[in-house]
Amino acid sequence: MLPSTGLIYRSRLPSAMDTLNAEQSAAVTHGTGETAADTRPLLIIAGAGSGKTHTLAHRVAHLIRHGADPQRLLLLTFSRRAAQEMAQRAGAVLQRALQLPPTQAPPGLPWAGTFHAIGARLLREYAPRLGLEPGFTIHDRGDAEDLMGLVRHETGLSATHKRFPQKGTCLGIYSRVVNTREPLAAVLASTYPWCAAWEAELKTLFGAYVEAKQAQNVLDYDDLLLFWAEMMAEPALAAEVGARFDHVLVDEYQDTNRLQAEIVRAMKPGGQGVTVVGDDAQSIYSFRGATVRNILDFPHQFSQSARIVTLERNYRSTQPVLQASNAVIAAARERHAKQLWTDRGAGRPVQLLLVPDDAGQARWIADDVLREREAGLRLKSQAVLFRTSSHSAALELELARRNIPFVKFGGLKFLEAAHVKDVLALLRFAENPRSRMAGFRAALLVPGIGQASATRLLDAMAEAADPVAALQAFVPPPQAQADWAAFAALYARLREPALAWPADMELARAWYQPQLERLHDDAAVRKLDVEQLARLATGFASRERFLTELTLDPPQSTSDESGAPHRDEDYLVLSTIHSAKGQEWRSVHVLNVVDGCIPSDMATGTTEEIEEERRLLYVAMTRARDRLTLVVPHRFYVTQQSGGGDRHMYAGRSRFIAESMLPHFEQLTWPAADAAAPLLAREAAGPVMSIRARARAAWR
Ligand SMILES: Nc1ncnc2c1ncn2[C@@H]1O[C@H](COP(=O)(O)OP(=O)(O)OP(=O)(O)O)[C@@H](O)[C@H]1O
Repeated sequence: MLPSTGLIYRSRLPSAMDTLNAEQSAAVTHGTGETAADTRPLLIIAGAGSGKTHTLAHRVAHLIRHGADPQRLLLLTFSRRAAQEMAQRAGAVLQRALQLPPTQAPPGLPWAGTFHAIGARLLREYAPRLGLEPGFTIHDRGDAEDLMGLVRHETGLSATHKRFPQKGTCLGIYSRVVNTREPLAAVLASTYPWCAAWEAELKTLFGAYVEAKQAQNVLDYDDLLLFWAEMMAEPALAAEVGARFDHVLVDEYQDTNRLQAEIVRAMKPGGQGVTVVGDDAQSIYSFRGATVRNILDFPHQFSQSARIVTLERNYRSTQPVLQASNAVIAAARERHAKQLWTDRGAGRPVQLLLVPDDAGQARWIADDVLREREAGLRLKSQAVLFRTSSHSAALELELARRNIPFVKFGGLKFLEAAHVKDVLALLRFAENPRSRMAGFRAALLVPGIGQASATRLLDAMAEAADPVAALQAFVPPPQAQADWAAFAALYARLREPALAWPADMELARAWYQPQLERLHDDAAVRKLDVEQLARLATGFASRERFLTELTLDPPQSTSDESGAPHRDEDYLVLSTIHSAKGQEWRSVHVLNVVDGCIPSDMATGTTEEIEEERRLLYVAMTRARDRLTLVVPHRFYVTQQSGGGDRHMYAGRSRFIAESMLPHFEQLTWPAADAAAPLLAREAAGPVMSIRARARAAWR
């Protein structure tokens, strides 16, 4: 509370709130002032571009202005970036409302973060009461998969004569069971029917996986939610944690899963102080166990029914963009009723562009992007969105060829690069000597230490009461002696309590550099990544925070052949639709709006999957402010089709753009119909012969 400024606030109130429309204002002020007696939980159904972020930021600021203590305000977001943005926007509103001088920072939001990050924090704090060791490290998906692979091997399942599911599939099943709270058999039946015969073995595997995690004092992503939910199932602890927060606000509620909903309910069973914001029409994460039911069922999940405020006025898009998007989502099966409207002007029609193939698609987009730039639209205000990271390959080549700088979001595996994993493993091993995965990886980096020696080391450490002493006492093979001594010395330094972060990173880097040169021909390029990691490190207060935050919310973007653009340079944005969530651009192109890409041919099994793909297209379309083009290549190239290898596919316009919706689009063909006709006609006739079949037949 900021008591001395109450009067100023009241006089400033109109200008702080006058950017809100009536519904936004109702949501922002719910439970305060005239509605102070209304203790119902609040559900804000916010259509695309209707000011969800705007409203939530104002609500946070408003609550603080009305006496809420920022320390007692829990704000759960989908990504760390979203948490930072929310804190910054709420801060800006407060700054205005309180007329703070620019030099005086508004109060921060110490409890803003993702469910996973907040879970990790609470679990560390409550660890002693939960029978957990507070020094746990967190496995990212890659580590978790590796550990699952190891356990799969140790339990003898990799040697079964019929092919047992791969480690990635096993982890997927495990994760789904945890996040959806469904029994294994149900998950197998609904989502992994081809693995159903392995139910008993999978149970054994998952039991062993859980034991391995516990022995190593590591938690995976799912544990962060699971343990938090388990903690909240203990009424005394739930009451205690719930009482720490006067307000619990959840953003992007449509993409939460059962566990997350359970956590919120357990903290605030009466619903008082709970605000959730979301749009069922934008729910796109069911493959990670999210369930749109959370938002559909929210009104009746607390001891008092929720107040629902619906935001239907879209501030983002022009009339044609909104009409086309509305038409696409109107065909969805189940949703909270709302009809978005905008009073933004008529604007340019939405284009539905037919091109011969993905090379043509890339050429057209590159031309168009440059045309728009000539007309004054910066590259940064333009985005190209796609269903799957690999869909942008042809476009990336074309952009690089023409020297058009771009940044790609959503396809990056920065943390999965071997050299980045090496450095992180070293730091993780220093943080948690029980982490077998990290230890194994780190030990193998020492020249002369192979699998057998590494196993011997890790076994000795696992059995010892003091694993650090066991490492120092380890006798390496003779050829590794000198290098091992250097490694053991490094390890001892990394464990020194007085070492001040990020000195650890510098020590690790200095030791790793010669290993990098020894292990990789392209060490010079990889070194840049390690430097990038070191730069990132400086932004964190401690090694533990760095490892936790980086694991929970890895960096999302990369740039490709065109060279890394500097922050102040202009660049085109390429993004998967999933990573485009919550963002907006003046001009948006959506690639491959064809059946097989969207809906993806990997997701056409069930009605739910198809519905989610429809929402994905809707999310993509509603990112556009002024201009939207959906590109339909008649033929496109696909990579790594299971069993089929790389090949060309012929496809039709996505089923989500039904005949009846065509009046909402301007249909174009490129190259102009005359030029394209011979090509299209040739292709429409299909292949005359199959070269591949002939090649196979030659060996029969
Ligand atoms: N009351 C308002 N007056 C003027 N502009 C507004 C208002 N509310 C929101 N906007 C603007 O509308 C745009 C969309 O807002 P915001 O990003 O908060 O929407 P959103 O609901 O989070 O969108 P989505 O769910 O589609 O990602 C932004 O440019 C924002 O500044």
